[in-house]
Amino acid sequence: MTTPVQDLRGTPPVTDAAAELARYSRVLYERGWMPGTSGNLSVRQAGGLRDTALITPSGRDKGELTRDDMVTVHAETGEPRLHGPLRASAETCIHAAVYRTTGAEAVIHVHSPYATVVACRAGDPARRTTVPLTRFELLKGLGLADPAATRVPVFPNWSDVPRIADDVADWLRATPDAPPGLLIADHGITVWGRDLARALARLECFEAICQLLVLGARSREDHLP
Ligand SMILES: CSCCC(=O)C(=O)COP(=O)(O)O
Ligand SMILES: [Zn+2]
Repeated sequence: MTTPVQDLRGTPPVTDAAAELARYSRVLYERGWMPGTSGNLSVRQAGGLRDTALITPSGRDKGELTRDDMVTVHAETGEPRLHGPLRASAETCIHAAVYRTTGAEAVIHVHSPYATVVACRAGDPARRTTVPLTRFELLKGLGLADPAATRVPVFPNWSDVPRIADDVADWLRATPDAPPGLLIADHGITVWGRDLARALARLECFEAICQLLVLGARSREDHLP
């Protein structure tokens, strides 16, 4: 399904999943949320390809990707499915952890500024923490069962990325009412949804909530663990 985003209004509809991934990647890069070569996006494929996902390649400028740069992996293990010249994102295993434990169809990971500040302030290098969120109207944009309150997890940024993925999978299995997003300490934010448009809308809400936190909309005791 075509899922236009604000920056793409007026452009022709995109129905090609790989091309759509490239467009979202460019939009997020242009917002400054994927500086350098940071960030990665994936989308689960439809129909007979449902066990696979397309994901952005590792170490590439995310503002310059084309549909041909996307890498095919097994959605729930992250194993490569088609072997081409490009390597899948180094964080593919985190996307796979989300796909196998939630109903997500698209996952976005970025280093957006406000979410990253909160991930730095609220994270701990050695244990998972959580950021309690209450009262913000923007919580209604996250698709929560109870939009009055939630807790966003902040995972340690282990250098062994599969260890982060294991932590994420454990949390999501144990927390059925978990919000559709997580922070990685000193690193960034990962958000998911039933398509790229929904994942992006949720990411925008998370980023705006983190901006409110950073600007002091809540006392420190109110939002930090
Ligand atoms: C210079 S960014 C370091 C890696 C990272 O955090 C990231 O989001 C990008 O990794 P990828 O392998 O997907 O390019
Ligand atoms: Zn990252």
